Amino acid sequence: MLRRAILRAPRRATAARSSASLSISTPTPTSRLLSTSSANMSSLPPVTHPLSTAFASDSYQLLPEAQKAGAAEDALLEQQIREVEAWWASPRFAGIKRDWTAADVVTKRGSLQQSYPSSVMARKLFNLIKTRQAAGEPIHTLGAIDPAQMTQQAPNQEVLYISGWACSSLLTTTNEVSADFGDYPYNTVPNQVERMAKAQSMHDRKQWYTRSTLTPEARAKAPYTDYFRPIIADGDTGHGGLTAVMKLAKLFAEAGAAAVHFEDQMHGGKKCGHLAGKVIVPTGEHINRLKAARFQWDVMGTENLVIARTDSESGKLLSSSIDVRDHEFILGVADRSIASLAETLAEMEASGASGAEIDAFEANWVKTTKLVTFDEAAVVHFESLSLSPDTISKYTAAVKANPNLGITARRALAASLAPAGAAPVYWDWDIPRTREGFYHFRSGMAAATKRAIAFGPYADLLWVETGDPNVAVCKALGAAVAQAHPGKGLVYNLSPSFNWMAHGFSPESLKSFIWDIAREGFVLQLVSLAGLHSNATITTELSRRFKDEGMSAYVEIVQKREKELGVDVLTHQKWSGASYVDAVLGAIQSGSSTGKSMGEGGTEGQFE
Ligand SMILES: C[C@](O)(C(=O)O)[C@H](CC(=O)O)C(=O)O
Ligand SMILES: [Mg+2]
Repeated sequence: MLRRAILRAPRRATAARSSASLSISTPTPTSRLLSTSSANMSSLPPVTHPLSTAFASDSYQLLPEAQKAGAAEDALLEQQIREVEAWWASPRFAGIKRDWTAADVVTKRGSLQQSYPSSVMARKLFNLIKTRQAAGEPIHTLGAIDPAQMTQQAPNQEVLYISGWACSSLLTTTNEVSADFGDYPYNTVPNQVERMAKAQSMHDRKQWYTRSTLTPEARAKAPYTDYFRPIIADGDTGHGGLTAVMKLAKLFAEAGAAAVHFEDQMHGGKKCGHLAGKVIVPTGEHINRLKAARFQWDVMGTENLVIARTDSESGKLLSSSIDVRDHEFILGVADRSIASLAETLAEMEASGASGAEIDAFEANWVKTTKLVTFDEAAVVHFESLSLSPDTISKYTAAVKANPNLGITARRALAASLAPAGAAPVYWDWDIPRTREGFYHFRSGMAAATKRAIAFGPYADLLWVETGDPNVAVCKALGAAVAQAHPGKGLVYNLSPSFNWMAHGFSPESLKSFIWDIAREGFVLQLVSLAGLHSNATITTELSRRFKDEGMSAYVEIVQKREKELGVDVLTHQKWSGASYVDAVLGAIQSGSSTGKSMGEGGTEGQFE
């Protein structure tokens, strides 16, 4: 039961009031935060906090001591339930399925209602997505690995992508860096998000202050950068069971992520989407992860976006056969003479075979053994019984009409079409199971499209991890998703894992790729590892030439180009906020101008 209800005013109101005294002609901090581009700051609908009624007052409101329990408490609970129901009925959640009630959420909230900036950013992202979807245009961005990249992208890219791969290889919370197996501590990506969100805030404060020092005329002409670009972050597999997913989702919302993507790989078997050997989890298991993230954000009262990613286009192993939705894609053997792979390997080990011999046997077994779906086995079986094409098509039509028929039902259907007394279909999905117990899975766009559609009701956006960049594949996926879930946006990974020089693009089709697939519904597109690659490339160039050409290489490759391009990091002290800090200190203590970091004596004056 509620012990005490605390209703709090949003801090934003105070910020807006105090900033008004600067009489700056740019919008208020709140409207800036919510704007989706610097060019068009006022065209989008304002954000109302979902719990705005609870935040309506300027002061903390406590239930009177005498009314802690009883009617007042019940009334508060009822009021919050009604607010949450109205919130869920808002356009923000159109097309989103929840398998729980408002009471399930409200009773888990506790008495302190908080607001989170990431939810405001989520609303900003949502508005941006809706605007772009309506125009069939993309939001396209480049993964950033640090605050320098964040600030340079902010004027041009409308959202910021934080890659798990990049965190895994560059900055984990244990400082162990290695391949993208999702094996880093689960606060790794949230920490990077927090670092970026704090950097966004710092650079925004710096800009706000700098603009306040200008005359109104100069201010009106000075370019404005929206640093508060919604952050989209990599939640990998959710890093564990459902409680881990919830804690991860909470960390992300607290750290500042507007949207998080969760993929249907198995925690512990996870690999970068473009590596081999991926193990996916049953459809329902991943849906539960998506639900866990949403439930967590419901409890927090936030609107962060759930992005559901499937790796089933290329994931060839499945952790469990429990979900009937996966049955049509599970592979088995239809030849009675084939012995269990796992048992054979165990026998080899017991009889002293070396690891290399076992590996070689296993690799050869998987390569040479014919693995088929139950349906494929059934059709071959029907043909061996000389059943008529009409009878066979009765089977294929029935499973097409009900793709979620479980294997037991498929066996019964096959038996019902065969002549009485005929042998049943021989098909065994256990024979090829791996030593870890995984099932073999017919990966591909059929499975991936089905999973995307199954995840649809629980996700704000859908992401199918593909093996190559292909407009026709995107078109087919976009059409299938649009039919099942009209208006559901798609995400595309414009991954540097693809060799973009090897897919037959003409200069024109390469240039238009992003816009071509945006028309098919891919509203959010990201070059996941752009930050990593651009960093490596410029560093290689500089490092090689610097070795022999010394400072002329530095000036040619970096300093001159910074000046030509107007890179604000050229004067890195100012970029880092030194003048802003001076101004803050100046407000606290007077008469110490000689202590100012940007006063006389610094080297940055050389750039004036
Ligand atoms: C997007 C991704 O999840 C990431 O962590 O950046 C990776 C990277 C990539 O290969 O593009 C992935 O696709 O798994
Ligand atoms: Mg990743």
